[in-house]
Amino acid sequence: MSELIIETKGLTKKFDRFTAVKDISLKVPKGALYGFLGPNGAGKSTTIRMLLDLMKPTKGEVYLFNKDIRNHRMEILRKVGAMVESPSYYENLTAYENLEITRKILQIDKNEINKALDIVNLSKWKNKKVKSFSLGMKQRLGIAQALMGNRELLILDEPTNGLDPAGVREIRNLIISLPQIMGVTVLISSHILSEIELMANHVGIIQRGNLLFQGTLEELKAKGNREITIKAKPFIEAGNFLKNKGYVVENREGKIYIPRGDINIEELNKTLVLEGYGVCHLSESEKNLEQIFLELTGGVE
Ligand SMILES: Nc1ncnc2c1ncn2[C@@H]1O[C@H](COP(=O)(O)OP(=O)(O)OP(=O)(O)O)[C@@H](O)[C@H]1O
Repeated sequence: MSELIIETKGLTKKFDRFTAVKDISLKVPKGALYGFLGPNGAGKSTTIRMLLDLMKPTKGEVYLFNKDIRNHRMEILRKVGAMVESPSYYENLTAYENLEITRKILQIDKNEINKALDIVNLSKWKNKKVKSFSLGMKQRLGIAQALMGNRELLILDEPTNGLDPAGVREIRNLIISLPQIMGVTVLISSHILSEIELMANHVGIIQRGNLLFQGTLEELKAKGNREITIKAKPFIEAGNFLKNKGYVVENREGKIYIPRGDINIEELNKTLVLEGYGVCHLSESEKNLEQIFLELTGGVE
């Protein structure tokens, strides 16, 4: 396996009796664009806070760059840029001036400001006051701020929250470009499946504090193995008949579903027809990502 930039072991956070994050073992490989996906309240922000040492775990360990954050806090966090919640700015200062403050805190070279503004496509507006910026521009400025100082890992908590579709697309394209142009590893959280699908190459799905899936986007999609869909009359009897013949049958919404496996479809059709069932539809289909997600999470609360 390739080098892991983020690794947690049994990460757990309890708030009194309520467990917000349960025994999570994240694995984020170097260079990945890791989508941390889960509905509101699933535990994403709590996990991210623990990754950044903003919150102490109740149990478990956080390793960034193969080092335990408890023992190497400063050394690690110097390499991590983060945007957690909407960033706040000095609205009466320009974009450049806001980043100048960050630069002074980080004690880094002046040219880092223009470099970051360039990456997020804000150079043209660098001398405009932030109060005139759209929410999307502010988010981009937040990403510029997070990038300053040659970061190797970027953690972005719901960076597209509240943006209009054009803003979402801008931020998405920007984030997709980051591993390529800067060589950073990116962890981005979202509650929107389609967004993660369009951006990420690795996915972790969290619900009620449990990590339900972790792997590449391809591995997640492979869970949607092909199945055979049949509409036959009478529906219930046809399903039972196939079950008795040894097929694995699932009846949903008036249709019979059978895992594709290596079933001979012609044979299956003949079996039904010869028994007198009216087959009005028979097809092969693949579950889409939304169906896989809903199956994994059992439907979002
Ligand atoms: N400081 C806290 N004290 C008590 N409960 C908390 C605290 N912080 C978070 N929680 C609870 O932990 C659960 C997970 O919250 P968290 O903010 O991590 O979820 P999330 O996946 O980031 O969702 P969202 O996108 O809505 O922020 C929620 O039920 C939340 O109410």
